[in-house]
This record gives sequence, structure tokens and C-alpha cells, in this order.
Amino acid sequence: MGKIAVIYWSAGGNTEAMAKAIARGISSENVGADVFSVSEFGSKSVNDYEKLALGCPSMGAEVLEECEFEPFLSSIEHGLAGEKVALFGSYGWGDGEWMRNWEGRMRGDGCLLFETGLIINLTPDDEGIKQCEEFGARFAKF
Ligand SMILES: Cc1cc2nc3c(=O)[nH]c(=O)nc-3n(C[C@H](O)[C@H](O)[C@H](O)COP(=O)(O)O)c2cc1C
Repeated sequence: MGKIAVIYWSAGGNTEAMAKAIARGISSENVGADVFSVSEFGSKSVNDYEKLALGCPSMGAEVLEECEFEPFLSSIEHGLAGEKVALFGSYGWGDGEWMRNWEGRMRGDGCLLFETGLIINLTPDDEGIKQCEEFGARFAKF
């Protein structure tokens, strides 16, 4: 089975912690997972991966982070039709609106969206980390 890229943007470390836990869950199913921040991913190709897990917190007013993550997503989304994609991210005071909008956008791109995006309020606690690991393990089998 091909590898999964877990690509995230995180300023405060919350979405980063989710990304690392999701990657652990993927690995627990003996599927390879490479974890990158958007800047680490740079100009690598998403085509080298069988599936993508994309993480970004709710920023601005219920939008994706606009300086790095949004341009990255715009640059890859034209090629995502038929691809298996999972979404995740941390949020603060909202109700997950950014994730619902993001899911709709990905469906519009023709992605095979995995479940609904995993959202966690602020810093994932032990239960949140477990949710991320289980989400990753299920995505590995998707
Ligand atoms: C500039 C800014 C804008 C934000 N906008 C929202 C928002 O619209 N809705 C929300 O629920 N949380 C919002 N938050 C809270 C973040 O989503 C939350 O702190 C999250 O845990 C940050 O994730 P990170 O640690 O991965 O950067 C915002 C935070 C910042 C700094």
C-alpha cells in the first residue's frame, strides 16, 4: 500500500500535535506516514502519495490560514479529484464552521473525503490524542 502524507499548518502547536498523533495511528496499521508542515513540504509532489491528510486550524474568521496553507491548498486542489483525503484541525471559539466549509470545498474538487473532518478544541488532551490516533488508523484502512 502506498504512503500517506500528513501535511499541516500550525502556529501554536495544536494542529501539529494532531498531525503527529494521526501519523502514529496510520503507522499502527503498518502504513507509511510522512509528516510535514506546509513549509517543510515545499515543492514536493502530492502525487508521490496514495492518500493525503491535511490539517489547518480555524483562522481569520472561520477560514483556513491565508498566508501559507491557503496558497498551498489552491496549488494542489486542481489535481485532487478521485484522491482520498482526510481533513483535521484545531479551533478556538467557533463551532467548526471552517471545517464544514472546507469539507464542502474538497467535495466540490471531487475528493474522496474520509469521514468528516476531525476537529479538536484548542490543545488535544489525552482523549483528543486518542481520537487522532484512531482517526489515523481508520484512514490507513480507507
Ligand atoms: C488570528 C487567529 C484567528 C482565529 N480565528 C478563529 C476562528 O475564526 N474560529 C475559531 O474557532 N478559532 C479561531 N482561532 C483559534 C485557533 O483556531 C486555535 O487557537 C487553534 O488551536 C490554533 O491551532 P494551532 O495551535 O495549530 O495554531 C483563531 C486564532 C488566531 C490566532
